Amino acid sequence: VEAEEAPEEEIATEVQPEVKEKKKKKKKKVVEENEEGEEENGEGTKQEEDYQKEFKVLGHHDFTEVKKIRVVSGWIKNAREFPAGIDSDNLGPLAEITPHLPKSLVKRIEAELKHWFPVQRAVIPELLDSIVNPPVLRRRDLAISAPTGSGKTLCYVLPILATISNPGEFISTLIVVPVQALVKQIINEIGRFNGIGAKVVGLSGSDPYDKERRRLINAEGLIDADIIVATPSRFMEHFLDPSASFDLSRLRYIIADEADRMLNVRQEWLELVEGESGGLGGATSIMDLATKRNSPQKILLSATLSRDIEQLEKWNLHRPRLFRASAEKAEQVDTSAECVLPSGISHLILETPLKFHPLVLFNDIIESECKRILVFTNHKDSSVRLCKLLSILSDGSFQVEQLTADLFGKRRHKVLDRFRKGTTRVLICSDYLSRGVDVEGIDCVVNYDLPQATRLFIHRAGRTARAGTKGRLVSITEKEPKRLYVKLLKKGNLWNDASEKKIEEEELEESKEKYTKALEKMKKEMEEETKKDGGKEEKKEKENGNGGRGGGAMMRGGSRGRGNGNRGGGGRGGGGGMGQRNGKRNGT
Ligand SMILES: Nc1ncnc2c1ncn2[C@@H]1O[C@H](COP(=O)(O)OP(=O)(O)OP(=O)(O)O)[C@@H](O)[C@H]1O
Repeated sequence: VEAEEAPEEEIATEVQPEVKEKKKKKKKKVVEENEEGEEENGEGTKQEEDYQKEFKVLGHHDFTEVKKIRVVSGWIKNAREFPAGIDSDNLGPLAEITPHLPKSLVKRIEAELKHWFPVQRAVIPELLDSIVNPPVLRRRDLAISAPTGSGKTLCYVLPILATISNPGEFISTLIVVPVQALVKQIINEIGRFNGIGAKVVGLSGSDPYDKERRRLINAEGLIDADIIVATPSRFMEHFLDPSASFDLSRLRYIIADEADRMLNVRQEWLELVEGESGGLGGATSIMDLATKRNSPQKILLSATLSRDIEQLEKWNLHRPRLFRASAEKAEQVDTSAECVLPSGISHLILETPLKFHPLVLFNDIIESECKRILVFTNHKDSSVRLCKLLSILSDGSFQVEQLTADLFGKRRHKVLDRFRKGTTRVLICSDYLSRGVDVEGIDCVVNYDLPQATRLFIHRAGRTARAGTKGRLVSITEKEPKRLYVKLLKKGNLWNDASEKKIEEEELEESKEKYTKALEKMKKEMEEETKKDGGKEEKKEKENGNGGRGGGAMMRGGSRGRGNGNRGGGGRGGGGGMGQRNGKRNGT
């Protein structure tokens, strides 16, 4: 689970100035390997620029300047494009597709939807066509790159359900996603349209292994599921369990939602699944293509799939077809790298001294009319402290909670459910929630810590303004990181007419006293909690009869004490929240 939920590896210092120092030392490597790292440093040295431009042609002695040519694969160049926006001009009537779907499905669709979104109008007919007119040769794999909240999930959910005529016969589909929260969400989305009683089983670790096993295996001891929705590592655990074997010989679809998030995850699961389902190995003749015609079709999706699209080769795609949302304002951008933000997002960049970030978050965002606010931080420690501080400042007038990857199993779902229902108004979270999570009514997303990668910026922002609605995005920053942030957004065509506002210390004078008191209260509460935790640990150690208990408790107390020391060391009253945040970053 850790591997699946570790932060994305991409350009970890894109907007983090304090890590820049370290990065500078590796500058040469960065310039060679990482285009965005180069951008972070502002400019490369003359020598490095020359190094990039000049090549030695075989047979020649001197370096010559050669123009770089970017070679774009045919399938990327020939992408099928559709409008990125969701507005009345590009919605499609249901009758455009429903005549090609089974009646039980049409009933549900008519009850749930009014129109088709652009990505659905482009992709669903293609998939249905390959059901109605099965190709003589093996089906093409698909890659779908469309903005967050544009309705990509239904692009595969509906065709999957359309292919299941006799539920309970065989495993028809494996859907793989990077995080637990998405497993439950996709199962719910399938449930809205599942009028045929297909059995859907989730394997994600949110329930104990045995419980998942009982759902997966029937009374005869055989794996019994039409659709499996899983995280890769949990799927592997079940797959390799010898107590019952998976028959994937009739697997129709392998879906990888948020596929670009899973490039770093070990891909053994894919090899195993393809091996078991007859989809592995390249076709070298027409005969091969004909005999492999029943191999599962792979469908990869993400809002950021078209960044580093060549990376998709790792997925072993067969004659892939790319579906891509087209941006309106893409003139200056390399179209093969372009990703599009939903047009309903209005982005405000707030610049203020670091120590006042929590106060500005409270005064300018939380005290506004926003109903459901999702706040992203980069460290679980700052999530915990910020949650406490905002709860104190709110004085019980609304609920604030925090959700990071170290909350396990059901507790995660419960926190998220309270946010969905509106019981919790402000949810502070890590990037665990930045991808794919669909919560209706989030009207404001806050980058309390700036995202560590452009890709993350896109996914975080996309938790609002979903399905053609409007939403606010607020990024809180300081002067220097802001300069870089703005530059990166403009370069990536992600500026979206953002506005900027500066808040000076004097403007916060009125609320300073309340803020200082809240910080003191938070510090006290945290110290008390530390003491309590220390006591509990010691008691537990005693109960366990652990000989080394004294040392253990000391160690733990010690490490916690260090944490508090850092917070205090952050300076003044305000050190409680922000000192640690700053200190942590500097120490990173
Ligand atoms: N045709 C439609 N009409 C109305 N609502 C729709 C339609 N299609 C999808 N939706 C809703 O839009 C929301 C966003 O859809 P979905 O979660 O599939 O987006 P996505 O493109 O997968 O986003 P992300 O990239 O963030 O995962 C969901 O609540 C979904 O139920």
